[in-house]
Amino acid sequence: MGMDMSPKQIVSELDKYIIGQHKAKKSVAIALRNRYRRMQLDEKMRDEIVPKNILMIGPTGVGKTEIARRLAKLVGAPFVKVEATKFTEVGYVGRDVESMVRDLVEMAIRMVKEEKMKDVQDKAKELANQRLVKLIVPVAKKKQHTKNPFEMLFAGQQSSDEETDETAEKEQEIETKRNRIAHQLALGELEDTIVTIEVEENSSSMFDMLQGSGMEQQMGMNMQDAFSQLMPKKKKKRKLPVSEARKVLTQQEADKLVDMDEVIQIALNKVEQSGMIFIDEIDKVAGKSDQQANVSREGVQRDILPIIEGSTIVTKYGAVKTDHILFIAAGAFHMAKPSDLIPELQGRFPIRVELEKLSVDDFKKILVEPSNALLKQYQALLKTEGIEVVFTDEAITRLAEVAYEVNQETDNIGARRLHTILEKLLEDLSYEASDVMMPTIEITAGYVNEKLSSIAGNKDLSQYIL
Ligand SMILES: Nc1ncnc2c1ncn2[C@@H]1O[C@H](COP(=O)(O)OP(=O)(O)OP(=O)(O)O)[C@@H](O)[C@H]1O
Repeated sequence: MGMDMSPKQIVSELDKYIIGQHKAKKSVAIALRNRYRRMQLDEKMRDEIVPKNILMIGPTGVGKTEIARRLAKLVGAPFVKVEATKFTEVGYVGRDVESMVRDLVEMAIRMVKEEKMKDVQDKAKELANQRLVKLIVPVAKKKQHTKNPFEMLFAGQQSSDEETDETAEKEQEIETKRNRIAHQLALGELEDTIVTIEVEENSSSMFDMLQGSGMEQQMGMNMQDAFSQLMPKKKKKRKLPVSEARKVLTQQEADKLVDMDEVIQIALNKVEQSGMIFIDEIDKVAGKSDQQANVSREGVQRDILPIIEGSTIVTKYGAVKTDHILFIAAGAFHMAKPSDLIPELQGRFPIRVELEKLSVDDFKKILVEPSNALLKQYQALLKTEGIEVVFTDEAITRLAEVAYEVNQETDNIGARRLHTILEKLLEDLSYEASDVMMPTIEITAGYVNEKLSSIAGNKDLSQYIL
């Protein structure tokens, strides 16, 4: 799995998670393949080729984000989602659109670091175990016997020899103890032994207070980082059982083993070569600039444009060129049309795909087919209580129908409706699950009707509950 997947392979991978929307899947697969093709070219040619960005048009909750996110995951590309409307908000001084690139860098660093941490996991665990041994059998405190020059003069050869013998003996003793403990640790015999370790405390409460006050954006920087640099990390002693302490120590050791400079270099490169930014609600910043509000919307488009055209963004980790980041913009375009976007922006999104509205049949499939299908999730959750939940085919049809109807009658929130409906359907069961003695529970169409029909049939009610 990786960047070298063929478009067909990509589509078939996406099929595992997303129902229908074949055209959209195909477009993103081609866009991705083109980036791979571009990477095979020599540098001169490579820089000539402008990546084509995608505009996804379709109502809410039909899989736009999901397709993009899955695609990124499939090839291990860093991915972030932003709402274009966020940049029109009051208080968003200076409309810091560049923050989307900085967020992408943060995301990439987290990804690469996680990978590297995994690589050093075995080594880190070994070191953690060594530290545990030392915590359980500490070195006996030596009498602080520092010799002053006088003592040095008068101290006989013999006594000093004795001293060495004595410490050597002690050392030997400790060594033996430690070997025994190491052995026991390896056998898992000391998991409940309590040890005291030092952990770093996050001093972020102050930061939390300031966040959201708008100050962050105004200062155009990441306050959390600024703070953590200003304030020394507090160290705190904690008593933990070996099983827990090992996790903390392994993490600490892994942290030390990972070369952050290398991580940053790889991450920056990943962002430039394979980063993806999903800009949602792009239609909400489209519109002709004949009204006051539209001025700021067009402003946002103008702010975003250079990033999409390719510019260099300064981040605290270094400069990032955005030329080859893949942008996927999305919107319902109920009111505005893509042609209401400023022409320069339209030109940067030449690939247009429409996503289809989801039918009752799609809903049925979404409930059961994807690898992480909703019904599978609920079944797995209730299984932890020892309950096997079975949905009859009619029940699934009924669920899909109810979701569809409620979408028609109230807001159409697409497949998200399935989440709210299922939650309501299984509310009582979830509540009682831990006390229920039945090993198998069958959810029938009748059960669905009983739990949902009265609500679904009542528009006022369903607006609030479903
Ligand atoms: N075609 C689909 N197949 C499987 N699941 C879907 C599909 N469409 C939507 N979903 C599920 O519905 C939820 C919302 O979908 P998604 O986030 O992709 O919406 P969206 O189209 O991007 O809408 P918005 O622009 O409002 O975010 C997700 O949990 C997703 O898994």
